[in-house]
Parts: sequence; C-alpha cells; structure tokens
Amino acid sequence: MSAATSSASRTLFYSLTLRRRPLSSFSAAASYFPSMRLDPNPPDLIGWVRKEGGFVHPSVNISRDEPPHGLGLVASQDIPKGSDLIALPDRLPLGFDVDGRDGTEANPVLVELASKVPVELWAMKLGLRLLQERAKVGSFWWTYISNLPEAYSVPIFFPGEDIKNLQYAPLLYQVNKRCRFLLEFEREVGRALSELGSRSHPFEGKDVDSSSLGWAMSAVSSRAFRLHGRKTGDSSSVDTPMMLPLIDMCNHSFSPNARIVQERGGPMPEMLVKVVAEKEIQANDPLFINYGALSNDLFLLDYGFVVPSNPYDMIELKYDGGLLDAASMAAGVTSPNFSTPATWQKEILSELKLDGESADLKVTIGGSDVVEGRLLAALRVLLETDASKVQRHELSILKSLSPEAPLGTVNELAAFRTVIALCAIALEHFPTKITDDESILRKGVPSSTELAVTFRIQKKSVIIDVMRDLSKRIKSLLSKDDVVAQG
Ligand SMILES: C[S@@+](CC[C@H](N)C(=O)[O-])C[C@H]1O[C@@H](n2cnc3c(N)ncnc32)[C@H](O)[C@@H]1O
Repeated sequence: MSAATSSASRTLFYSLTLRRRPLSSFSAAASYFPSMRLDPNPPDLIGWVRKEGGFVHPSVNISRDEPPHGLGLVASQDIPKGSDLIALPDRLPLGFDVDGRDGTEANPVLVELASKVPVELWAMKLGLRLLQERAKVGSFWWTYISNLPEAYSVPIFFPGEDIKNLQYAPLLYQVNKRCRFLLEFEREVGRALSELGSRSHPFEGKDVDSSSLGWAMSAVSSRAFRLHGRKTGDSSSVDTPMMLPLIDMCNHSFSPNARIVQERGGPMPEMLVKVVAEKEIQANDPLFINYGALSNDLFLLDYGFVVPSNPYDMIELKYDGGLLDAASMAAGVTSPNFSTPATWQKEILSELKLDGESADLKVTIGGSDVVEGRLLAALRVLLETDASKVQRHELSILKSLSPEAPLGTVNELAAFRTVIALCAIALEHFPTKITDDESILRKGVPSSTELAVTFRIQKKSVIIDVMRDLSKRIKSLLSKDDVVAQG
C-alpha cells in the first residue's frame, strides 16, 4: 500500500494558464469572479424561458449572490411543497443531438470531432455543440449562452503552482489528463478546420483553442444534467447530457429544497423537464438541488468547488503488501504476512481483485464505507492463519464493516489498527499539516490557491475521520468481555 499522495512531487504539471493566451481565450480561475457573465449585461433569462413556452414560478428570481456560489435562484415569497418552480419544454434544453432551430442537420465536422472525444470526457462533446451555438450569430440559445459565467474555477485553469498545491496524486493525474487532452484536441480541431474543403465551418470561421475548449468543457461539466428517455434516431431511448437553461442556475446542497423531474404524457406529449419544490420554501430561501453523491475530487474537477465535510469524500490508496506489513508492525501486530500470503490467501486476494492479472489495486478509505470492503476483507484474511475459519464466511461478510467481527475480535483489532497505521502513513505523505494549511488560508490567497488548500484540508480530514471512526470501533471491541478472554 503506498499513499496516493507520494507521486505528487514527481508529476509533470500541465496547466492551461501556462500557455500564451491567444485572443480567443478565457479568464482563468486565478482571476475568477463567479458572477461575471459572458455578456456583462446579459438579456433577461427568466423572460426568455417564459417567452419560449417554459414556466417560471412568479416567486422565483435570479439572485446576484456573492462568491463562492456565484449566481443562484431564490424565492421572493413562501412557496408550498410540491409546487412547480421551473418547467422547460423539449425545445429549450441544449444537447449534442439537438439540431438547429431551423431543422438543419448536425454539422459533419462537429460530429467527426465529437467522435474523437474519449467517453469519460463526455462534457467536451456537448462542449463542442455549446461552442458552435456560442459562435453562431442569432443562435436560438444566445440569451442562455450570454448568461453563462465567463470563467470557471476548475483546476485545469489553475496556475501550475496551485495544481501542485492540491497535494493529492489521483486528482493531479486527472487534471493533467484533462489539460493534456485539451492541448492535443486543440491540434485536432485545428487540423479539422484547416481541411474543411467544401464543408461548412462549425464555428462560423472563429478560432477555437485549448482555452476556449476548456471553457466549453467546464461550462458543460458544471451545468449539464443527464436526462433519460430522449429518443434516438432508431427510436430507442438513452440517457443524454443536456444543458438546462435557468434550471442550471440552481446551486448544490446535500440537503436540497428542490429536485429535477422529467415528465411526458397527458396534455403534454413532449418531454418536460421540471424543478419541483421538495419542501416548503420560505421567502428569501435560495433554491438548492443535489448534484449527486460525489467526492470532492469530482466536485472540484467538474464544478470548481469543494464541499466541506463531504460525507462522500474519500482517499484513494494503492494496495501494496510491503507497506501493509510495515503499517501492521507499526501498529504492534506480530509477524504480519501481507507480502508473503499463503496460497489460499492469494486465491481470496484474486477474488478481491487485489492479486493476479485482472487486479485493480486502487482502494479507498472514507465515504460511507469508511474502509473499502475489498481492503477490509484482505486485511482480515491476511491476518488470519486458519484457512478453515476464513472459509466459513461469504466474501460479502468479510468485506462488510459491521459491529460483528467475522474472524474474531483479535483479528478485527489487528485489521483496524493496521488501517489506522496506514492512515498515519498517508497523512505523513502530505507535505503540509492542516494547521499549516489553515494559516495559509488566514493570510488571504488567490481563489485558486484557496480552493487547492481547502481541497487538501478536506482530504486530510477524511483520513483523520477514518482514524477516529476506527479508534471508536476498537474501544467498543475492547469493552466487550470476550476480548479479555481471548487476549
Ligand atoms: C449549475 S451551476 C449553478 C449556478 C452558478 N452558481 C452560476 O453562477 O451560474 C454550478 C456552479 O455553481 C457553483 N456552485 C453550486 N453549488 C455550490 C456550492 N454548494 N458551493 C460553492 N459553489 C457552488 C459552482 O461554481 C458550480 O460550478
């Protein structure tokens, strides 16, 4: 097991801000003002939604909130639970497959470029469509697009120093991957545009560079929602990411007062996307929806913010027998054999995909599981010498953290103490302590540094919370009479 932070210092940092900024580029996170829009005086978005056949509750307004949330929606009067707050008919959401309002086919160059976007970077695909509409004079969606933020606080726009300031290798890897992709895709787009021939320019002759591609990808990753049931050409239906004008002004909370629903049928044969009040909403309450059970890695990468005390945040570690031995010995476990498992133990490790050809050595701590089931099962199994005792249990039981210790209290105590020692090692791999980070924040730093430092404080807090949780479990196990007997 090696702490995931260890390779941070060896990473080659890519950052879109390191590049010369061509004319068409967009502001980076270092100078990020969440309320600044593409058009400094954008047209009335609520009025446009109503004019185009959508519904906006008379007590819902756009609030010009200050950072960190940017703009949001707010209730001007009490709104009863169950009320429709916003409803968008089929024609208002912007998706990749939605062709122009004039019924034209999708631009073939755009389709070709979209086919080169890796599946996991799906936001870039819809981003191409957004850039197309952004470039189009008289676009149907112009009111919507001009109301979009002009910059995003996602780490691809951080200065290199703040990418490094994240101190967490799995995130650094993702940021680098996205930056590298955008730099390569800029060349791909350039090639496609230089070989247009008789085909029409998808961006109306305008230049597109890595920074405008990054703007579009971030606009989509931070604002698109997956809608189900949209019909494809062969009339089957798939989940499709769509940009939902006005609905995407709702900020996130894990205790939301509103939610998105989709409706079809009745007098409304077309698909309707709605936001409905999930609770009674009081006057001046902001409207919040839940973006999902996401870790802070995803909140930061896709949305450009970090949720403090996020119950879904986790730390990724690499399973490594040698380090587990060291952690276990540091925890006072005598002769652990994580690096030299017996044949029967290796078989179980293979089943857990922690050994063998199809091994996936990434394991997590934190989140609702506290310790990933595969890691917990591996520890329990490798700390037990009696194969028959282990084989009495289903793997699902060995993977689950419950008050019952499946292989006995002594085994459970050794497993928990090993995880706590691992946590201590993972904490040591961070170059700074939480107290150092807090004093950096107190000094007042640029917004990208603040985000990076807040992110790493939260990661360290996840580790500390796991240590606390397991210490409590150890206390509770020790308080049981049978430990004395076994001990
Ligand atoms: C779907 S948009 C919501 C509208 C956005 N605030 C705006 O100004 O247009 C998502 C973005 O809002 C901000 N945001 C949403 N919820 C937030 C939260 N709980 N904390 C901080 N920022 C939040 C982030 O910038 C995020 O990328």
